[in-house]
Amino acid sequence: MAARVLVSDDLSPEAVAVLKQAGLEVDVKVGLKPDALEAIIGDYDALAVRSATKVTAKLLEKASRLRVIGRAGVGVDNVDLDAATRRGVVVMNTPGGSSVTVAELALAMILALSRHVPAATASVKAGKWEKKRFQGHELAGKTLGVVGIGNIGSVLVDRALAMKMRVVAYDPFISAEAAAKLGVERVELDALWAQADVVSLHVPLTEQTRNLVDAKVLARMKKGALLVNCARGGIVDERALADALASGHLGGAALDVFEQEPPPADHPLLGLDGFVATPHIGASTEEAQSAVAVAVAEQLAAYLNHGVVKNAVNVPGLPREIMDQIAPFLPLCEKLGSLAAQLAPQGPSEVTVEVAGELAAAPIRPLAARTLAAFLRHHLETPVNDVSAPAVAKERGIAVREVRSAEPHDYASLVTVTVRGQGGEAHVAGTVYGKREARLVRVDGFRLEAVPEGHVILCENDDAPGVVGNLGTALGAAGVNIARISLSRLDDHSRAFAFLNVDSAPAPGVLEQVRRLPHVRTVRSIHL
Ligand SMILES: NC(=O)C1=CN([C@@H]2O[C@H](COP(=O)(O)OP(=O)(O)OC[C@H]3O[C@@H](n4cnc5c(N)ncnc54)[C@H](O)[C@@H]3O)[C@@H](O)[C@H]2O)C=CC1
Ligand SMILES: O=C(O)C(=O)COP(=O)(O)O
Repeated sequence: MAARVLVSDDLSPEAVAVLKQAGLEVDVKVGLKPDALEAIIGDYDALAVRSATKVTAKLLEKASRLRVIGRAGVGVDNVDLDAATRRGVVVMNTPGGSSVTVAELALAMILALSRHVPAATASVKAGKWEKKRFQGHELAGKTLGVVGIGNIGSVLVDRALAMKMRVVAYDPFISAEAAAKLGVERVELDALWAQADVVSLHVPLTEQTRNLVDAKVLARMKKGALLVNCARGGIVDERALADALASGHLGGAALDVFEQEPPPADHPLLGLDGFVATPHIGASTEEAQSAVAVAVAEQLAAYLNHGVVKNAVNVPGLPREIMDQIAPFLPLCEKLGSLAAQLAPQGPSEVTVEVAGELAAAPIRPLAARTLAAFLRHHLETPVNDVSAPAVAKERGIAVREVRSAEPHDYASLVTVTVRGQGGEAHVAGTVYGKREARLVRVDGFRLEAVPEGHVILCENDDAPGVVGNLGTALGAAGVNIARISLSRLDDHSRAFAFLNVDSAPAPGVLEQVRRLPHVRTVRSIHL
C-alpha cells in the first residue's frame, strides 16, 4: 500500500506533483482546526507543513502511523520536537531554499526604514507633500550589525557589503575565519549593539534568543539606530521596542514576525511612526516557495521510499553514499539487538555497540540506534524505532555507548553488542558477507557462524559425545525440523554450545525434554 502524505499548509502545488510522482498518496487539507486535524492524522505516514499548522504533543499522540514531518521552510518552532522524537517521528526542514528571499526582505526593511518609504507613501496618498519630514539617511558607510550569520544572515551580509556598508556580526557558532571570509568582523554582542547603525536579527528562537533584544539592549543601541526582525517573534521584547520607538531613542523598527501572529489590534507598535510591519512574508516569494515545496516533497519521498534522512532536525542525517555503506549492516544490528535483549541480564543498565574494521569509518550512530531500537522493543509495549530509541533508553536510565575500533579482528567488519545489567553481561557479535548475508559470529564466549533469523534453539552443554545426536532425535520426535546447526565450544573444552535454526517454535514441553537430556546445561528458544 502506498504511503499517505497529508499537506496541511499552503504549499506550492509543485510539492503534490513531486510526491505523486514518487508513488505516494497525497491529500491537501489546508486550514484545519486542531480538532479536525487530530481526527484524521492517524491515517497518514507523513505530514507536510509550513508555520501555520501547530504540531503539538496532543496531535502527535493521535498520529499512530506518522513517520515523518516535513517543514517547507526553516523554523520548526511550530513542531514539538521532543514529542516527535519520543514517538520516533523524523522532523525535516528545507534550509537554504528561502535564504535569498528572506535576506532580500530584511534589506527591503532596512531601506524602507532609512528612507521612510511606507510613511512617505501614506503621506502622498493622503494628498500631502512632506519632503522635509521624510529626510532620511544613506546606508553607504554605516555599520550593519547582523545577529546570526547562517544561511540568511550571510546572504544579507553579502548584499549589505554591496551597498558599501561596514558589517559586524555576532554568531557564537561560526569561527572568526569563516566570518572573515564573508567579509564581516566578528564581535561580541555588547560591541554589536554599541556600534551598529542598523541591527538585523537572523537567529532561531531558542531559550538563548528569547527576549534577546529587551529594554536593556535597546537602551545600549545608538540613538537613531534601526532594528529589523525577520527571524522569529519572541526574540524582541515588543513592549520594550514600542517604548524605545515612542521615546525617539530608536530611529525605526521593522518586524515581519510577532510574538502573537497576527498581532492584536491594540498592539502598542501598530500606532507608532517609524514602525514598519509585514505579515510574516519573509519566505513568501514564488521562487522560495517553489524551492522549499519541491525540497520538502523530495525529502519526504526519499525517507518514505528509501529511508534516506536529509535535513532532519531531530536525528542525524546521512548522505546516500554513507547510507549505501551502512545499509547492509542495519538488518544485522536489528538481529543483534533482538538477540542481546533475549539473552540480556535483568535490569539492563548499559548497551554498548562496538564497530570494528572497515565499517568503523562510517558513522556509528545509525547502527547503534537500530540495535537499541530492536533491543528496547523486546522490553517495552510502546513502539520504538531508530528515531525514538536514544530518547527512550535515556528515559529508562539505560546508558548507550558507541565504540569505534579500527582493529579488523577476523572479519572485514564486525559489530559487537554488549549489554550490562544487574545479573551480569551478554555479548553478541556479527558480520555481513557480501552485501546481504548476516552472520552471527559470537555469543558470549562462543565463536560460531550462524544465520540470525527465525526460530532458534540455543543449547549450552558439556563438551561430551552424543549430545547433538540426542538433540536431533528429541526434536525430530517432537516434529521440530532443524534447518541449520552451528556448534561451538570454549577453548578449554569446559562448555559447548549449539545454535539451531528450526522451522517452528518448539512447544514448552519439548524444551523441557531437551533440558533433561544428558549433558545439557541450559536450553532456550528465541525468535529473531
Ligand atoms: N520571516 C520568515 O518568513 C522566515 C524566518 N526565518 C527565521 O530565520 C532564522 C534563521 O534562518 P537561517 O539563516 O536559515 O538559519 P541558520 O541555521 O542557517 O542560521 C542561524 C544562525 O544563528 C546562529 N545562532 C544560533 N543561536 C544563536 C545565538 N544565541 N546567538 C547568535 N547566533 C546564534 C547559528 O549559529 C546560525 O549560524 C530561522 O531560525 C527562522 O526562525 C527563516 C525563514 C523565513
Ligand atoms: O521558514 C520559516 O522559518 C518561516 O518563517 C517561513 O514561514 P512560512 O512558511 O511562510 O509560514
